[in-house]
Amino acid sequence: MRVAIIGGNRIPFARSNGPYATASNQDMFTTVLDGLVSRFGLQGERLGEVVAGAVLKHSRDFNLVRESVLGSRLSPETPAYDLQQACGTGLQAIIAVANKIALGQIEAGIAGGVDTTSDAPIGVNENFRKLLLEFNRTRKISLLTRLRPSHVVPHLPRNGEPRTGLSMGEHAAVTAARYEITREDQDELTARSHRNLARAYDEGFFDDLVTPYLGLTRDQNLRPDSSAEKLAKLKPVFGDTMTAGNSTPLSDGASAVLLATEEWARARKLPVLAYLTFAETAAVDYVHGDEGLLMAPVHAAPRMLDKAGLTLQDFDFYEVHEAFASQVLATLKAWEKELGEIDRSRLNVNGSSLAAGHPFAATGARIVATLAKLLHQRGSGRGFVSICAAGGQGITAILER
Ligand SMILES: CC(=O)CC(=O)SCCNC(=O)CCNC(=O)[C@H](O)C(C)(C)COP(=O)(O)OP(=O)(O)OC[C@H]1O[C@@H](n2cnc3c(N)ncnc32)[C@H](O)[C@@H]1OP(=O)(O)O
Repeated sequence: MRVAIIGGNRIPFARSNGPYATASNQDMFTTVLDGLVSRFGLQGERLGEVVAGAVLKHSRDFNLVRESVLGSRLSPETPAYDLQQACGTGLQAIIAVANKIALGQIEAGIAGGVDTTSDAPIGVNENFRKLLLEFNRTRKISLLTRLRPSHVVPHLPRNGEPRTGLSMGEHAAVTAARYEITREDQDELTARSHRNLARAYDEGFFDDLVTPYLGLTRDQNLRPDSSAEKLAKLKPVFGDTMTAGNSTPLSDGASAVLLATEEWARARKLPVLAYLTFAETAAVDYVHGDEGLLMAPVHAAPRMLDKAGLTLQDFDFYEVHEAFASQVLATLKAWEKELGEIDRSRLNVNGSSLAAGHPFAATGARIVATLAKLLHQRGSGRGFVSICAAGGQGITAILER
């Protein structure tokens, strides 16, 4: 069964502690689900499944996606589950729904992701938590005498790798140095991302992909005037070359795509933008080896291309998630060494995460919806997707039209 991408919907991405500071993951994901309901006439529709996730999640949100479905205008009989693979979450959710469609297990489903760095879960201090659990078990009032001032120190989520203690940015800086990625190239890639995203908004490309939310109509991080010269003035924050400009900002947002069989789409007179045809996930041993944390797409791509019988040059569009400009450039360098040069003018033609922002789990559906629409506009062709993820993981996929 071919897996058709019918369309996508997202809210503009906001910077951390900006206009979405008081919105929860559930608020935002319910909003994008209802956006799809409005756009594709899904009021009361029982879909086969909704799969999505969030990287940062409160413990009360154990069933975040199902709760979002219950809050939406989809049929309450639509099953849903949470899935999480760091920044690969959105794309992995799309693959999960696509696989069920391909196997004939469901006819249609929604996949996506949501994240808020503003409304991040803050855990209680570990010793305090253990004390509370012991109290819960034993009900001994005397345990309260063990309370210490240090117990009020909260446990904050950290944008870092537990096995190395390094942040994503620090890891990317090691890779940037190893691959000799220059500051100029990073700033040029970043400026291009802002230019492309601004042009796409001006041309109305996102009119049916982005629903205004809480006062935002465009991604808040977007700076059309963000030239390479201006970016060159920023001071490094990770290593010698990575700045707040050529790194993604901490962000809030949500996105989702509707996938279905062609028959399901035809019966409802819905368009098919493109088809999801191949996907591959890889992981690198960044703990013991010297491969960079965010370099797993270097392995996923050749494996996927082998299975598809394609070369890296056989694509009209390349959508490579821009966690950091340096990571995109290092990945391209590694691919091009093994798989040959690509036409870089086909890369992220309508901007990517450096300009749009990167609410971790929401990036996958933003990319897939953008690429599917690009292929639809072109009328034919093939698109390549690559997303790096924390934990040394990476996911690639192919969309065709
Ligand atoms: C998680 C996975 O699984 C895989 C992945 O994707 S890894 C990627 C995960 N993402 C991250 O790690 C996010 C990393 N980013 C950060 O931690 C933070 O955004 C950061 C440390 C890089 C910067 O934080 P910050 O200091 O608060 O940035 P911010 O105050 O916005 O910007 C600093 C300055 O740069 C300027 N600036 C930022 N972007 C700019 C741009 N595009 N053009 C011009 N100037 C810019 C700002 O105006 C600001 O200037 P002033 O100091 O004069 O006000």
